[in-house]
Amino acid sequence: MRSADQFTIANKPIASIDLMEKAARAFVQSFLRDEFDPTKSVAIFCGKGNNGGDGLAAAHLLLANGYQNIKVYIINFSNKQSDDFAINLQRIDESRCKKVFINQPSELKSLKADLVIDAILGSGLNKALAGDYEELVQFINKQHKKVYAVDVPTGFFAEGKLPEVYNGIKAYKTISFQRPKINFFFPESAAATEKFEVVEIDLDEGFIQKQDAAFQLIEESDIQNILRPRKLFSHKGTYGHALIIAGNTNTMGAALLSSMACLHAGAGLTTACIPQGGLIALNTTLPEVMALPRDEYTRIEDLKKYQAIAIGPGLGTDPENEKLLESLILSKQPLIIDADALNILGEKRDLIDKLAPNTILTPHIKEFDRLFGEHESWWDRVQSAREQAKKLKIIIILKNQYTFICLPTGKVLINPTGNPAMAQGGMGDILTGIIAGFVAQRYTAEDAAILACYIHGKAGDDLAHEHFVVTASQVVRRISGEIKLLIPR
Ligand SMILES: NC(=O)C1=CN([C@@H]2O[C@H](COP(=O)(O)OP(=O)(O)OC[C@H]3O[C@@H](n4cnc5c(N)ncnc54)[C@H](O)[C@@H]3O)[C@@H](O)[C@H]2O)[C@@H](O)CC1
Repeated sequence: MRSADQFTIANKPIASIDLMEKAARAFVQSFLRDEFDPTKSVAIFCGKGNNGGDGLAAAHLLLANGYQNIKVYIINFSNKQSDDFAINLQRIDESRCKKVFINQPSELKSLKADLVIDAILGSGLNKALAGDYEELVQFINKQHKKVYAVDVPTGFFAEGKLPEVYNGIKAYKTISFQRPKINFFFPESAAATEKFEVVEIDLDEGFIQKQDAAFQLIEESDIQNILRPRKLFSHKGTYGHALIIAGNTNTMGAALLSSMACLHAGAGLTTACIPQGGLIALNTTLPEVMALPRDEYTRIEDLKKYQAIAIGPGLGTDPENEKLLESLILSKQPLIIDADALNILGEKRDLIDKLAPNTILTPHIKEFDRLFGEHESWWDRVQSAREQAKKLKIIIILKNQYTFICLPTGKVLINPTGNPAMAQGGMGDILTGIIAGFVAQRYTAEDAAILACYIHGKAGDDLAHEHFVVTASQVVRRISGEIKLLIPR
């Protein structure tokens, strides 16, 4: 993003000071949508780089919007200042805005403002906070004010490994420019900001798109480009046959949910390979699904008749299931591997190297670490998922609030849909079923993974508007409607 700033300044007819003005305008618009109350007092903390320049420009704009009680604190811990900061400082000097220079943190005794804007350090952070900066930030945090951060909370690294203990500004909301910072998608960012919003500042989009960015956020238009409508004269064979190997005595629900999700995602035929004991449940709840009783099998005949094979939800890790998984992997068919099948793989790691290209693994954090070793941070975990996906030519769907889809090309797609109301058992089972449903319909493994993650989360998001908790069964019933809404007309 920093290079996009520079490219825009160099190639678009826009001076850097004007780009800063745009950034401040975009920040203030978003701030006012949340906090339009000119009677509130606002303290704006500005460093002397461009982040601080944004803060000064924002002060101006808030005054213009009728805010009477704005006070700017200029953090004067260093002699260095950016040119655009200096220009905006002069504008503040010429205005009626109150300002005070803070030469040492101890000069701040109290903070009376209703709201705080943090523009001390932004994406220019190049080392962890220490000394005066750390002390200042601790002072601000201790005031327990509602803090809006400009672009990045002070002390938060926009990318790269995050320290175990965060010592930067704890923002209520971060208003970030043009593209979200990658580290906002990791759980560690919860210590730095409760939420974030991305605002456009008209950076050169062509340049940003051309960057070979390792990370890319999935957008609704991507989904619309991938989804295909059902064809005239098509029949169940057109949409493929999925085999879901799942369920055990106490976990038959996982098999039912997964199979149901596969049906609703549009597979032409779905067969559930479950223990005999689950047949009545299957036949009564899902009459559309065929059964392949599993008790006596350690291998499955005629695998070629299935366009998608998923294994794992509620499977159990007994030796027969180990043998079954091994025989499937050795058959060289690409699989969708989830839950207990991942746990088996974690125990029999030699099988990992034998996975067929385009196999899809869907681990959550613990399953991932069991497979590929403990990781200290999410940054490290995602880097290692990237490397493994590339090395093994497989797709790793690393599940979390934001799910990371790691592709064999080394690219990582970030799924933006999904929410905490969905944090309940069964959600992973249905994700696996949806993936199988799309693979059966002959979407590539990559496209199936993207569609499934997005649609699964979107269904949950729509339900969460009206529900405190969203169950897996509710999400399943919404999948087909969600696809219909997304499919190009
Ligand atoms: N023209 C541009 O480049 C644009 C930049 N924008 C703003 O500019 C920000 C980046 O500005 P800058 O590159 O000036 O960087 P910052 O304003 O984030 O920080 C600048 C200074 O902080 C120092 N610093 C870094 N880490 C430190 C630490 N731990 N302790 C003490 N000092 C430290 C640096 O040496 C540098 O002097 C963005 O976050 C955004 O707010 C926006 O105005 C959009 C346009």
